[in-house]
Amino acid sequence: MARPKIALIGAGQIGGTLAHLAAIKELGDVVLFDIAEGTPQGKALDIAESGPAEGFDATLKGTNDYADIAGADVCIVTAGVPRKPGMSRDDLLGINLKVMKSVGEGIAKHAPNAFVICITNPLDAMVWALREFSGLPHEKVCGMAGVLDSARFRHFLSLEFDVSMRDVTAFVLGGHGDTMVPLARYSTVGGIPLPDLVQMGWTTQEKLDAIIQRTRDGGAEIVGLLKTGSAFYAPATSAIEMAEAYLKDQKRVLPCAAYVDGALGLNGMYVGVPTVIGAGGVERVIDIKMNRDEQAMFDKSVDAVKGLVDACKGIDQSLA
Ligand SMILES: NC(=O)c1ccc[n+]([C@@H]2O[C@H](COP(=O)([O-])OP(=O)(O)OC[C@H]3O[C@@H](n4cnc5c(N)ncnc54)[C@H](O)[C@@H]3O)[C@@H](O)[C@H]2O)c1
Ligand SMILES: O=C(O)C[C@H](O)C(=O)O
Repeated sequence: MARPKIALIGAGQIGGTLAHLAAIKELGDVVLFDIAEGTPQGKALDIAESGPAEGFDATLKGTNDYADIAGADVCIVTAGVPRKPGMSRDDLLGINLKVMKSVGEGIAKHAPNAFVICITNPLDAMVWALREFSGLPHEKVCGMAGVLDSARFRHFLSLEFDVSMRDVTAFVLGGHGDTMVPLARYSTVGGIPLPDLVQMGWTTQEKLDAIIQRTRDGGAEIVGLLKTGSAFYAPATSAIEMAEAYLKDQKRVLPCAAYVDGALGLNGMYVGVPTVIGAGGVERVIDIKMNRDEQAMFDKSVDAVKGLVDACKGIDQSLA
């Protein structure tokens, strides 16, 4: 049976890391696409040359021609611009919206059956725009952010509790911005919800609040340290987890920016929610119940995403 084909649209920091991970994990043959001439070709060759030592079976091709993504099973989109210190993700909206238009058209023409994972920021508005421009089914287009934000939360919690990250679960929902919603009640250590761990005296509410804020600021913390761009190792790993769930029909329960129409009181919009990802794409949006405080935070985040979508419609009349 032929290997799956994975198209990576954008061959920058995340795109290159995605290609390396996809090859090492033997998820399929990789095509790296970018408008920058030489970059995708150079990265594809460099990673392919790591194959003999690593021992993977996968081909890697770099290209500037959308025709080379033809028939891709998965497309992961990182094309666009990252932020620099002092910028918010939302500042990228105007420039990256134009990129989503060309990428959406390229995918629609050459890989209309792919499962598409958008990473480009501001994430929730960009995945919405990418879906509009591509016209693909909603369940086949989603955005990566919740897996990353939850991974950051899990990492910080594992440091606080001095336990393995594998035994920490977390859910961060809402938009991938300053209003994101880390849900303490749905996050656990060894199956014990975080509020119970505070009651047990294993940590304090103040420490938990600080971890939640550090999670919200997780992207900016890395941007501040790197100075020239944003995080790429953890974002790439998070998207690969989603791609693998689709390719292997794993039915993973993962938070992602999915199209929600009916669940969580939402009518037809993209935002971070718990989902099930399998061979059907986003097979299910989990309609979790939130308490009053959680709902208020989620509503605020939803409003922020709606504002960004409205801004997209203002910039590109074809989206209105
Ligand atoms: N969703 C998340 O959780 C998350 C996490 C990290 C970064 N991001 C976002 O991902 C995006 C990419 O980050 P990066 O660090 O890889 O950036 P990068 O600058 O290293 O790479 C972006 C690549 O996109 C290419 N590109 C630009 N316009 C293009 C077009 N029209 N078609 C094809 N390629 C094009 C550039 O040539 C560049 O190689 C940014 O918008 C960043 O904010 C999102
Ligand atoms: O913070 C950024 O600009 C990149 C990304 O959204 C992240 O959370 O790392």
